Amino acid sequence: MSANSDFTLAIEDLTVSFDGFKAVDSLNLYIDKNELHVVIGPNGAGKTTVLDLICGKTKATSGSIKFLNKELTDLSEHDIVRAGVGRKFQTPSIYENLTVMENLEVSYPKGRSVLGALMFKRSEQVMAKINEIAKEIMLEDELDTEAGLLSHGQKQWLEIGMLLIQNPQLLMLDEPVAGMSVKEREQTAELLNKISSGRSVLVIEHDMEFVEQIAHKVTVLHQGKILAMGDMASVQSDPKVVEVYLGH
Ligand SMILES: Nc1ncnc2c1ncn2[C@@H]1O[C@H](COP(=O)(O)OP(=O)(O)OP(=O)(O)O)[C@@H](O)[C@H]1O
Repeated sequence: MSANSDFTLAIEDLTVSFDGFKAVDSLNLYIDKNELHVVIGPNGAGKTTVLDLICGKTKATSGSIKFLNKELTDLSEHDIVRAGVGRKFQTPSIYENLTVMENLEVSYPKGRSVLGALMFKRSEQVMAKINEIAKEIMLEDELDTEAGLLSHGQKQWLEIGMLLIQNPQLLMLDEPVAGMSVKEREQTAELLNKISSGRSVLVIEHDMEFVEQIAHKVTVLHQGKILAMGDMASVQSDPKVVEVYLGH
C-alpha cells in the first residue's frame, strides 16, 4: 500500500502480544467511507481487542492503524476521539438522571479551549443539532424524559446519539443489539444503515440474523487472524467459516 489511501480506516500488519500470546496477529483490514463492516468470529478470536487497538485502549506491539491517513498507534485515547473515532461499549454510559436532551447536550462538542467551554450556551444551533439527532435515534418524543426511564433499547440508541452528535467519521459498536427485543433489533438495523451514510461503521456482532440485515462487508476473525472477508453470502458459504464458527 502507498502511504496515502482513500480508505477511512487502513489497518496493516497489526499485531498485539500479551505475554507472547498473539491476540491479534498480522491483521490487515480496510474500511471505506459509507461502509458498514461487521467483524464476527468465535469467543476469544480477538474482535474486542481490534476495537481496543483502534481506540487506543490497548497499544499495538507492531503494525499500523491509519485513520483518514493519520497514524493512530502513537496517539492517546483522547486524541483518537478528537481525530473523529467514536466507540460505543456494550454497557451504555448515559447519565440516567439527566433527560434525553441533556444527555445529548453534554455530548455536543464545545470547542477545545476553556474559554470555548465557558462561552457555551444552548444556542439555536445546538438545539437544531439535538433535534436532528433525537429524530435519527427515534427519541424525538422523549427529549424531556429522564434517561433512566428509557427502555434498554432506547438507552442504547441514546448512547449512539451521544456519539453521533460529535460527528465521528468512524463509529465502532460492540454487540449493539444484545438484550434488545425483536422490534428494537429491526429499528437498530435501520438506524445503523442510515448512520453509515457519510461515515464508516465497524460493528462486532454474534447475532447472524442481525449481521445479515446490516453488513456491507464481513470479516471473520479466528485466533487473531482473518479467516474470511467479503459479503455476507460469500462468508456464510465459506467452508472454513462454517467449520470454525457458523457450524457451532
Ligand atoms: N489485556 C489482555 N491481557 C491478556 N490477554 C488478553 C487481554 N485482552 C484480551 N486478551 C486475550 O486475547 C484473546 C482475544 O480476546 P477478545 O476479547 O479480543 O476476543 P473476542 O473475539 O472479542 O471474544 P468475545 O466474542 O468472547 O468477546 C483472548 O484469549 C483474551 O483472553
